[in-house]
Amino acid sequence: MKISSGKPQIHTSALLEKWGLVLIKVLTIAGSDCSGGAGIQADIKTITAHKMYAMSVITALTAQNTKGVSGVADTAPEFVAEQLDAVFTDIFPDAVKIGMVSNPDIIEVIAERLQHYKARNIVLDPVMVSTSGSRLLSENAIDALVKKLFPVADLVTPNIPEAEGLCGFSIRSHRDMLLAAETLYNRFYSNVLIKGGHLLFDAADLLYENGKGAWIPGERINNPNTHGTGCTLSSAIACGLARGKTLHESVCRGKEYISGALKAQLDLGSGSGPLNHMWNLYS
Ligand SMILES: Nc1ncnc2c1ncn2[C@@H]1O[C@H](COP(=O)(O)OP(=O)(O)O)[C@@H](O)[C@H]1O
Ligand SMILES: Cc1ncc(COP(=O)(O)O)c(N)n1
Repeated sequence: MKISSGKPQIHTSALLEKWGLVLIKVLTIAGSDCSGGAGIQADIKTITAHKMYAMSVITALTAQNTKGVSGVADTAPEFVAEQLDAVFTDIFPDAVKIGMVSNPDIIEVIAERLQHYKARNIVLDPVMVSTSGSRLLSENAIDALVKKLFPVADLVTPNIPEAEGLCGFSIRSHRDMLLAAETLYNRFYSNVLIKGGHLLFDAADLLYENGKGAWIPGERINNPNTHGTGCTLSSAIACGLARGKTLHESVCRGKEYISGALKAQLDLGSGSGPLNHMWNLYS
């Protein structure tokens, strides 16, 4: 019997195709949520549910659950760079999602390394404060975030409080959302998706791309468990871009994914619980 050397060759593209898998690789750069609802864990679940290969660069460890964040330990910026080097020099991602980035030094390293490797299809979720009210981005990092990371991103996805902080005015209506999107687009030259989850009426989001707004409609789903919605949506959009879809189509598909995960009603923990990523596992 001939014994082959080197890597086994059974995982051919034909076999992967038979399993419904195509080798699309998506990287998430974010913080870890030990309770599995947000951050890296939500991203990996989302990417896996899209039948893609997930990789992660961890910017911070958080001790948190559905009730709140009790601790944050930032990764050393040099170690963030080392993780990025390990990923990009071996398995080049088709898209990158950026979430919690903690501080200006980590931001600097991420921006520099992504430009160095000419990373493509970058979705930036400018995570500032958790749903439970804890700061996940230091106050002095906002300047670095807009100066260093906005320019490398293909899409920035602020929620209402984040958009209010970045624009300097409050957002209470669809008209305000449009004004905020225009302001951010004109100020930072970035495509933006303003997420409507924090408003009280429907849950429509607004995509402002290349100077034009498009509403992504969404009914409000009666589910108090919204821990990790922003992380999940930005990862799902990155998956669409990785597949070669347009930004608009990727956002629409991302919205479908998040709506499905909210509608599937998982009820874990005693606070704002995680989403149900298993809703489309067998589709
Ligand atoms: N109750 C809800 N019903 C339907 N969609 C929601 C609901 N809450 C949030 N979403 C959607 O989840 C996505 C994330 O939005 P949001 O919760 O505002 O972000 P973040 O997690 O960053 O605060 C958006 O598409 C938003 O419209
Ligand atoms: C590590 C990490 N990243 C992001 C969020 C924001 O998610 P949410 O707004 O649902 O609290 C979080 N809580 N933890």
